[in-house]
Amino acid sequence: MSQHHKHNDIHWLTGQFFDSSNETQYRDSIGERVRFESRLALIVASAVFAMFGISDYNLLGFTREYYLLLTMRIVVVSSCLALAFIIGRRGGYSRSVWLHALPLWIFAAGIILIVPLRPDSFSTQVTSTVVAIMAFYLLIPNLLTVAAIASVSLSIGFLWAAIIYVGISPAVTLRIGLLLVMANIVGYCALLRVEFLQRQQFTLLNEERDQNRQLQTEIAHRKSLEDQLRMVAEHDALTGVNSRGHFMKRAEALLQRSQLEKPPFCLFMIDIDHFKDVNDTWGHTCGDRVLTKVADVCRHSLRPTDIIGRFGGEEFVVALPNTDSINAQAVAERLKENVAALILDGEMSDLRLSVTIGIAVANADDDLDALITRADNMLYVGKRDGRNQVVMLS
Ligand SMILES: Nc1nc2c(ncn2[C@@H]2O[C@H](COP(=O)(O)OP(=O)(O)OP(=O)(O)O)[C@@H](O)[C@H]2O)c(=O)[nH]1
Repeated sequence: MSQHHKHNDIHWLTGQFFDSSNETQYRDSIGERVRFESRLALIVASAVFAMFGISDYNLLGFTREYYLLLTMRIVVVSSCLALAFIIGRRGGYSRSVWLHALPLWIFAAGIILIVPLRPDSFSTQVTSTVVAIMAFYLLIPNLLTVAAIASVSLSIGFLWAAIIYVGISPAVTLRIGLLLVMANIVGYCALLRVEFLQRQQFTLLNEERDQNRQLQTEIAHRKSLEDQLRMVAEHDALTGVNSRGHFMKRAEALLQRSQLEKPPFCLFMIDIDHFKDVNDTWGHTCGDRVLTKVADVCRHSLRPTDIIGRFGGEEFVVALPNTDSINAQAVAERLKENVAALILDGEMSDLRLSVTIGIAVANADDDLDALITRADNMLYVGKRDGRNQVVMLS
């Protein structure tokens, strides 16, 4: 918790994050906006600064001071426009703070230089300086520290130039000094508030993103758990064929469709003969291997549309949609032969397996239980008559 607060804490004086990586991340996130706003602000400020050249002419005419002022304005405006161009290419102030600080210093130097060249219009210059200070804080996007240093330097430089070149009295110096201090305080507090609010917004947005990411991970995890649970519930763990419950659900749906659309439908009950002997001779692990092999043979002997389920023990059940009695008999015989041809490896290599299969053909009004009972009865007949055979009610 305290770690979390440290990461997102904002310095009360600079309005920046304590954590430098967080601060860089924040500056990167606003890079695009800063790039656009800086460019716009510098172009507008340069235009305004250039336009004051008209009032220079009105006041001074074509004098030496006018040409000096004009040269200074051209230097300030062209360098700020060049910087606006470079900022447009190089982006926000996450890496090159100096690039954004430079225009403020150029403007500050220009404003201070006007004082000795136009001492007659000093009262207008005081107003311009206050406006420039507010613009440094609020209109030209920059870091609070940079804006504050440039604004305070402009205030001191301006006051110093006024004392030296305009010769203002101590009382006027105090008045103008207080005015500049007030402008700095108002600008500083306003920008500090903006910096705080923007960083708090950034923190909230990040927290929301983190929560969303966690939620996505949790959803994916739950979905995978759900898939695993469904897999376990729907499949027999040993053989991988459908579990009894899932088989019943799927076979029920197939039977109902076949009764509606009238295609034939058959059902097999398959039982491995003398399976108890396998367990008794080689043990349960070998018995399990046999069950898995027989399930594989069933799978490979049937069509993909047929459904196989493990009904319990060594008994399998198969639903065969779109299959009439003649085809069902042929499929069952083939399956029985495939099991008989099965050769197991290792110690069971001499074992020859056989299965008995009972077939039931669905009538129009059969339900699944009735069909299973009939197939089971046929299986019982097959077992009774010597096993290793396919039996269907003739
Ligand atoms: N290895 C193993 N054996 C099982 C499993 N489920 C049931 N069995 C065994 O399967 C055997 C079934 O024996 P019986 O019902 O007498 O049938 P059988 O020996 O195949 O004789 P018939 O069906 O009459 O040919 C029992 O020994 C059960 O313990 C299982 O998952 N794994």
